[in-house]
Amino acid sequence: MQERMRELVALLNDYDYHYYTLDNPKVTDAEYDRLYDELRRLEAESGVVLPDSPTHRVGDVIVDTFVEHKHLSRLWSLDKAQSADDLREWDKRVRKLIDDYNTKNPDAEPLPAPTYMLEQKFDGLTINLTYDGGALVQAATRGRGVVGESVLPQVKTIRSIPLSIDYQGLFEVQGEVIMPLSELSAYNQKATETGAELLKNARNAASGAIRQKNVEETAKRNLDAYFYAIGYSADLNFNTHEEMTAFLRANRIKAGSYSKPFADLDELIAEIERFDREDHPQLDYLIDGMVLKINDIRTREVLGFTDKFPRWAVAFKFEAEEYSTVLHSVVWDVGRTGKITPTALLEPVDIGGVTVQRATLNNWGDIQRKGVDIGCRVAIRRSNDVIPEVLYKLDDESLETSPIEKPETCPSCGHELVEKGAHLFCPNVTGCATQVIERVSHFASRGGMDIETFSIKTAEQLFKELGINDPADLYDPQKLNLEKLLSLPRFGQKKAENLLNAIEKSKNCDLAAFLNALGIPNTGQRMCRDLAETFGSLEAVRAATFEQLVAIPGFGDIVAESVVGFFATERINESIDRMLASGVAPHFEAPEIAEAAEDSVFFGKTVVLTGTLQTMGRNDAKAKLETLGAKVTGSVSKKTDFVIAGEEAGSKLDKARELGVEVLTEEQFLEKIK
Ligand SMILES: NC(=O)c1ccc[n+]([C@@H]2O[C@H](COP(=O)([O-])OP(=O)(O)OC[C@H]3O[C@@H](n4cnc5c(N)ncnc54)[C@H](O)[C@@H]3O)[C@@H](O)[C@H]2O)c1
Ligand SMILES: [Zn+2]
Repeated sequence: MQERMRELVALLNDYDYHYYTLDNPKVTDAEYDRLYDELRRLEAESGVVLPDSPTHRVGDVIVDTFVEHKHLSRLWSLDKAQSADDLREWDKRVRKLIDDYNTKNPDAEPLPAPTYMLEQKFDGLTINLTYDGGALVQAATRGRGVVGESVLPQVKTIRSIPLSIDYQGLFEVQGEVIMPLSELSAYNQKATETGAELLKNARNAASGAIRQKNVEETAKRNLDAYFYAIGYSADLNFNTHEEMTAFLRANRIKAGSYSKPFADLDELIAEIERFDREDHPQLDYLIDGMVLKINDIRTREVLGFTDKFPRWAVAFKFEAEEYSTVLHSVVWDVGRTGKITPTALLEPVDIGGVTVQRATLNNWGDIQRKGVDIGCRVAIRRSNDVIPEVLYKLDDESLETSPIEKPETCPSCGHELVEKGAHLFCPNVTGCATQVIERVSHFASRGGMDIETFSIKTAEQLFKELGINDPADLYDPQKLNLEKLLSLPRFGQKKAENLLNAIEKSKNCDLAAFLNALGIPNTGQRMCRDLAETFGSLEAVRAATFEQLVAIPGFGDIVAESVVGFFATERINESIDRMLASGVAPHFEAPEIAEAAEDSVFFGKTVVLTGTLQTMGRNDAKAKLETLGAKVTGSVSKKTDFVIAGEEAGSKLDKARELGVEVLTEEQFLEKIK
């Protein structure tokens, strides 16, 4: 047992070094926590704690390139609970400590039954700010709790942290620096284009950014921070955590927006489950769980601390988001646009009860950027509905690896591949079986031309037996007719007639559906609807310029280029012209515009609805605006003319204010449509 303990201590200390000092974890948190729990169990069973065990100290290591800062008051870690039962155990212990105190001190004012404040557990880098004389005078990392690294210039790049506040006394406030997930993906998007190194995840990105010697680099990451505790203070006195939070807010220090009191543990547990299910997926920052802490400060003082964490608070950890496993091999597929995509085959790993053995690697460029190899250990992300993604490579020297070979030929047709940016393509557009079958069946699918009874099997049969390799062939009586269909296996009179009728019926189609059926790269159903609504006819869409396209809300450079490029392709134009000649007639019905709509302030304007309207549903409001000639879109941008904000309007309203877009209340909106 001692041997295993020594092994675990050595492993965990090494992992700590990679995680805290190098910001480059060797294993995922889930794996770290598993080994850590094993060590704790062994220590409890044997009663022995090795001198360098990580279980009795707070984790971070000081990097010597920074100046040390001694915290005025120590920073702590948090006790952890993995399940509702763990929380119930913890609650029992707390109540017992309170009861014991009350029994032993009959003359003192009894401690109240605990009320727990429930907060989000931000997953970033712990930071301790010092304010004195109304100014921010110091900012330091947690270190091992007593001494941290001074990172004031780096922290000053965080815009939400006030440099001066009203309160003049000396105090320290603890919080967590995070990198917003939207900033992380924007950063990585840019890094992809410039070939710079990718940030692994938001936690490492925040931690790495604060420990940048070059402050300009820190500023580029657009960090943010949330604060939840006052450590040292010269003369502040609070009776409750709520009072403390109110003080922070009054001084414009950003406390998390979520903080709720619970006297009943079962209600609290139900709320944690609800939050994880409903609110957690919407957040723009990482949290790895929730924290509950006793609201009453006097109770906290009585309960005190172990050598690692307070007895009056506990972290409930959510199921991990990242898991690690070994990458065995890579398989390549070709899609309907000819793009070649890699999928990693993995050592099977259990993720929340589901065995995962495949994960996407996106494209050839992604493989190179992430530096993954055959046989290496990788982190993958749990996801509920889509196939998980390989996130990054974990350093594990014990594994034997070999490079992933770049494919030279198409996995479907064997044609030589071409490389464009991060992607590999099969250029054999009309001869590559998988490509053609995927393209034709997408064309016929529900979201496209909606040709009844047409399936991927049909597309396969038509390609292989009749050489149908383009959607236009479906409407060409030379290529597809009753006689030809009847010659195919499994095609009777009835089935053949049904298919031909369905194809005939599809000729009279909606413009948006037709555009979607064509499969313009980088667009989907919603954008095709926007195209139809903006241009009103197929001819106009085909003639659209880059400038006209980027002017559409939600359309960026990439999409605009894709659309222009698509309609400049000879093969596409030939195909569309053939379809039109065979009688395919995409049409667009504009919403009817009311008489005198031109006098409305909304005529020709782009409007976004957000929040709850009291007098009418969102759909009614949209319909009303459309009859007045407005275009109603889903996201706020520079191109938005008005945002109509109902009750509990959220991020769209913030965005509108940020961009200086005119915001109307419901009342003002009603006034203008009278
Ligand atoms: N992958 C690796 O190699 C590796 C290595 C070391 C540690 N780790 C991870 O780090 C964890 C250990 O770190 P730790 O001891 O700092 O614990 P922790 O980070 O899980 O929890 C303690 C910290 O939570 C922070 N916190 C966030 N929101 C808070 C709130 N609302 N109220 C109070 N505190 C809040 C505090 O800063 C506090 O210091 C491990 O469980 C593991 O998951 C991973
Ligand atoms: Zn091919």
